[in-house]
Amino acid sequence: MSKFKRTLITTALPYANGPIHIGHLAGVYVPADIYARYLRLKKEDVIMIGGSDEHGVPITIKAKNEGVTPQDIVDRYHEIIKESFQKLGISFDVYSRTSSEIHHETASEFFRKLYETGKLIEKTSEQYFDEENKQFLADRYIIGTCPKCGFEKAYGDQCESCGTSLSPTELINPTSTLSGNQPVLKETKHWYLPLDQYEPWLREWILEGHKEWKPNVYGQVKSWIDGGLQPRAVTRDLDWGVPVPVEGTEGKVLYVWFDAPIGYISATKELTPEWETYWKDPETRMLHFIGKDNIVFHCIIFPAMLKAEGTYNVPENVPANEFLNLENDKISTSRNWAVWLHEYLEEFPGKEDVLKYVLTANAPETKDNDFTWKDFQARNNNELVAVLGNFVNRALVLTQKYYEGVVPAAGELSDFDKETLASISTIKADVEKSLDNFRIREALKNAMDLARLGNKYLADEEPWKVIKTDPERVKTILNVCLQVTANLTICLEPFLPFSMDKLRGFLNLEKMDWERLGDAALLPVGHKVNTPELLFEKIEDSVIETQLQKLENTKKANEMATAKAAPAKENIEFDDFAKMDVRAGTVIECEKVAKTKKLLKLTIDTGIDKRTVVSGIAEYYQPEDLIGKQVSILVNLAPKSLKGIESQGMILCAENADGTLSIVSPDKKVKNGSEIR
Ligand SMILES: Nc1ncnc2c1ncn2[C@@H]1O[C@H](COP(=O)(O)OP(=O)(O)OP(=O)(O)O)[C@@H](O)[C@H]1O
Ligand SMILES: [Zn+2]
Repeated sequence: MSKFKRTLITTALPYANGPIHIGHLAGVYVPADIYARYLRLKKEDVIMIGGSDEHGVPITIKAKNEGVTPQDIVDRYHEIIKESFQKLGISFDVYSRTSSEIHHETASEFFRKLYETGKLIEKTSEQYFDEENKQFLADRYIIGTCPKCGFEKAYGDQCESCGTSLSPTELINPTSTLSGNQPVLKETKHWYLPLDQYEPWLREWILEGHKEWKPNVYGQVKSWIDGGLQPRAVTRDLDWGVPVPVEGTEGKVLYVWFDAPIGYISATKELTPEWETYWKDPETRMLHFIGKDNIVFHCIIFPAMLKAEGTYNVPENVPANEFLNLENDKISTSRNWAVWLHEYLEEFPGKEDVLKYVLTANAPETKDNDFTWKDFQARNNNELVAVLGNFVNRALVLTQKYYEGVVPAAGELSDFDKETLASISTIKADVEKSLDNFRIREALKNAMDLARLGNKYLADEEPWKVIKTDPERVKTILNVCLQVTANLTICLEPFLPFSMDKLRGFLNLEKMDWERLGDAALLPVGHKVNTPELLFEKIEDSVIETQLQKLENTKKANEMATAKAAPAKENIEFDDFAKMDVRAGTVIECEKVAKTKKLLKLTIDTGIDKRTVVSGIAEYYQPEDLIGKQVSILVNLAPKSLKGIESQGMILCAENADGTLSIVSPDKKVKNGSEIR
């Protein structure tokens, strides 16, 4: 790493059509933040770049559905995203957006350079066109059957089922998502980046030159290259995006995946006048933090663009992660199957670090992984509270109790004392090795080993017992504990910045550089520490139950949204129908049937008589709300005994897909006994 003087960290630009969820965090922003904080603590020159990706078809579709402008959509989500990142403490040096002027200029200039130096191919081809909407159908404006896997709702740019990247003309049975019509083919001109020409260079640069990249990244790149690269269109017939900066191209914009990564450059420009040093000096190391679905764009397409431009660096590493799932199901913005960051921040105030901790401890680094609320609770209670919190709390409380908060002098150190203090440096080396290899999850485990070490030391030494027999020895024990505690504030700083800030407050200690980690005398004898508060709090079962219930509700809502009506039954004659005697009647009495959850006992004035009906609607109606209500009742249904009550008829209800019931009432009040047919 010594050949580099500085590091440029980019983080995938989140798409501004929804808020941030835990998948985004675990895949990209939490690991990038930890790594950036670590380098800063090492006093390295590092910047971390972020911003919202605000172009592309999903945004225009969402805007159309809501009857607002695309700008309204991106303004809304950019604010939510930016604010939630800031509250979680994701330490971007700049968080920009691709609808900004500086980005439009930068992206246009980049395209123009490729265009003017002959790096793009101009090609007229037939593309699908929606005649009703007078629009070419790029990307998500068109769906059809995937030629690779047969999934029926593949988009014009990608099949979300098998992940294959597609062009609209490859789809089988293409349909316009605007009108639902079959589109027609029409000629249009576009510019293509001839990726095939970059194949030998990509092979050499990545397959030969970067065997150290994570196996999931290397493997995906290899299979793309081995599959053969094709020229890729970098423009689209759309009106939302960066206009193509060439005369006579009205109605065309840059493809969102062409302009989005240039957003990293624009954001750097926004941050510093020295942006070119970060992008072009060979002594800068560029790292792209992304999730697995972005690998092809960051390892093949964007590097080919940078190479074509000619003056930029290409990434030194792309530590992409696999995907995080939620409670055994794929996280999805459209299905609302997610833990949303802005909601978490409101529901778990002061627990920013807990979320980061759990997402890191369980990060999908080498394979997809699952977030569960039970695991969240267990890691908080068993690790943060029981190990880290418990250790520092006992060390500080005992120091208050025995020495009024003044750091005692250590006497002669035992072998165990020396070993314990020496382990700090070993742990430091472990954390460094893991972080330097982007094994962030292992690095957190290494760092937590220091808290485990302290906890074990305290449990073995038992100063609360020794104080009765050898009070001098207790001074040494607590000095060692306090030195370990002080070292924790450095070791865990990249992972748990808010908590370490708090801990430094308890210790009355300034923030220290990474270099100091391992020093067994961070706290001088005589230094005064403060009375501690709890560093972490236990999370109760009821809190977890609430979250699980929320997900359960989402599941129900989704089932409702996707439920299809049952197919029609066989035809019947009117005479068959006429056998049913349905009347309008009014509820005059109503009560719950004792010892049942679902049953209500109703007395109904049917116009013919007053009769008793037992109905399974207790979960959906309160007895008092039904009195006086007019209902439809099947009066000639054979009586039946339910829980010892004879039910004389049936109240008609509509049943929702999720099983909830809704009473069918006459639209206007009618005379009781009126026939319903
Ligand atoms: N479940 C996940 N696990 C890990 N990384 C993810 C996950 N979902 C998204 N990411 C990553 O987060 C970054 C930003 O995501 P982006 O805004 O492109 O959303 P997306 O992939 O369309 O997700 P969604 O469809 O859930 O909104 C990308 O690098 C993406 O790979
Ligand atoms: Zn497919």
